[in-house]
Order: sequence, then structure tokens, then C-alpha cells
Amino acid sequence: MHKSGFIAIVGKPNVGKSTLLNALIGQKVAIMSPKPQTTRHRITGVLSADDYQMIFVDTPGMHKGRDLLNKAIDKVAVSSLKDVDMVLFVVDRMKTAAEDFIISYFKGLKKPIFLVVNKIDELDGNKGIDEIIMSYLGTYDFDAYFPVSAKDLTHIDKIKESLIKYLPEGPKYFPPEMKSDQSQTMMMSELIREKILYYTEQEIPHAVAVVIESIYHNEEHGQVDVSALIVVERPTQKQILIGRGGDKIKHIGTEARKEINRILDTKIHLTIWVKVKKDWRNRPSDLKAFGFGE
Ligand SMILES: Nc1nc2c(ncn2[C@@H]2O[C@H](COP(=O)(O)OP(=O)(O)OP(=O)(O)O)[C@@H](O)[C@H]2O)c(=O)[nH]1
Repeated sequence: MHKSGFIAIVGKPNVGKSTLLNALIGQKVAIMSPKPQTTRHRITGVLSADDYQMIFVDTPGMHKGRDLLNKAIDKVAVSSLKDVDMVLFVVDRMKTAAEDFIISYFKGLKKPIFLVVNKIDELDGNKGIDEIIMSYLGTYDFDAYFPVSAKDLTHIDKIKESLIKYLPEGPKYFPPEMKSDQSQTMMMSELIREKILYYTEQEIPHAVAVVIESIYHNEEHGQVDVSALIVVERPTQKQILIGRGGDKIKHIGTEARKEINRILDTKIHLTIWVKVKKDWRNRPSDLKAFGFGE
């Protein structure tokens, strides 16, 4: 019998959902960063074996957002809850109002929901883990509790073993060699955004959108020429992103190129442009153009 199913990974921003997805799949399919709200789109990672297939849906962190971009992001997370067979709810601390807000969406969902307590490497042994789990008891009847460290790959196999048991009978939805539904173009723009998140501060990380404008297979030089556009909201942000004498953007470009070369196993030459598009996060037409929304 072949089993398969869709599994949503939900939780607050920055709890380690993307790191968990990569740990479950065994390779990087989602970008990660120390900044909250790294994930903006819904990303699918596929784990295949002879007798099962798990399709994980990494969702953007759920929280009460203010601008149109945040509202669009929340919609993605909430709608994926309805479409899946099981849910991994990732937390990294004791329950607060922010977690209650997410749990409120679980009520009425008739499907297994598992609580994943991530970042146990940062906790003070079992006592810390117990305290966190205790704070969630009584709020929702979770089907299982998994203390893990996605970063150190601790107990990740326990999640997999349990999920296999709960998987319904089903077909192979994807070819076994496929690990993600992200196109190469999307992966490139996300890896560039990941480097911006790492190397910029304050409002800049969230004010950018990255668009891959052209990809040209340059046979003569044995490389792929990629032209990327980084959109920011204000001229001051453009200045900061470019940096003194272009230092900052050069560094971001070099790091992004190295990672793209490695992950996509392609030699690329990357050209980056920075453009100001005032208040793009609140303009429906811009959100659509940059890949968000319906
Ligand atoms: N110590 C520790 N840090 C972790 C662990 N898992 C993730 N992190 C860190 O937590 C931060 C956020 O990780 P992400 O995987 O981007 O978190 P996310 O929940 O996908 O974040 P959003 O996209 O903002 O919703 C990064 O700095 C990770 O390195 C873990 O098991 N232990």
C-alpha cells in the first residue's frame, strides 16, 4: 500500500519552520534567517520513499499583520490549514496570546495536529521542554508532542516515523526525485532575499522584493547570466542597501551567487539592480507584480 499526504508547517514568525522543513527533506528548499517573517510564500517540500510520500507545506509565520503584504501573507498560512491532511504546529517557547491566536484556527479542523517544540538545544534539559509542553496542555488536544532541534537535527526522525503512521493511503503526487515545487527562478530570488535579510538591519529586510528579470544561458562563457532587480520603498533604503562605494550590494551579490551556484549546481553570473518603488507593500498592483496575492 502506498501512503501520501499534505502536511502544513505553521507557527509564529521565526520559530524555525523553514529550518524544520529543510531538516525533514534533508536539503535546503526554503530560505532561513534570524529575522522574523522570512517566509512570504507557501513553499512545498517533498519527501519520497518507496512506500510513502509526504508533501510539506511551509507557510509564512502567522501573526496579526498591519499592511497589505502582511494580510496577504496571513491568508496564505490560513488557507493552507484547510487544504492539508495534517498540521505541524511549531513553537519555541511557552504559550502566549500569539500562540493562542494561531490555535484558534485549529478549532473545528478534523485532522491530526502535532505540537513541535523546536530549539530544544537552547533549553535547560527536560525541565525546560516539560514546562513548554505543559503550557499547551488543555488548550488543544494535540495528537502528539515532538521536542526537536531543527538546527541540530535532533529527533527529526521521530516526527517522520509518527507522520508515516498517520499518512492516509494515497498516490505519488510528485516524481520521487522532486524535492520542491519552487522553480529555479523563485529559488534564485529567494536566495538573494535571504542574503539581504542576513546583511541588512531594521526596516530594510522587510521593505525589499526581489524579481529575477532575465536568465540567459551563456554558452560561450559556460555560465548562466542572471539579472535581478531589488525593489525598495524609499531612496534612503536604496542608499543603505547599495552601501558605501557599492560595498554592501557587492557583498550580498557575491554571497547569493555562491549559494545559488552550490544549491542549483549551476555556474551563474549575477547582476543586481536596485530600484525605488514607493510604498509597494501597500499597492495591490505591485504586490501582484512581485508574486504576492491572488
Ligand atoms: N537554536 C536554534 N535555532 C534555530 C533552530 N531552528 C531554527 N533556528 C533559528 O531560528 C531562526 C528562524 O528560523 P526560520 O527557519 O527562518 O524560521 P521561520 O519560522 O521559518 O521564520 P518565518 O519565515 O519568519 O516565519 C534562524 O536564525 C534559525 O537559525 C533550532 O533548532 N535551534
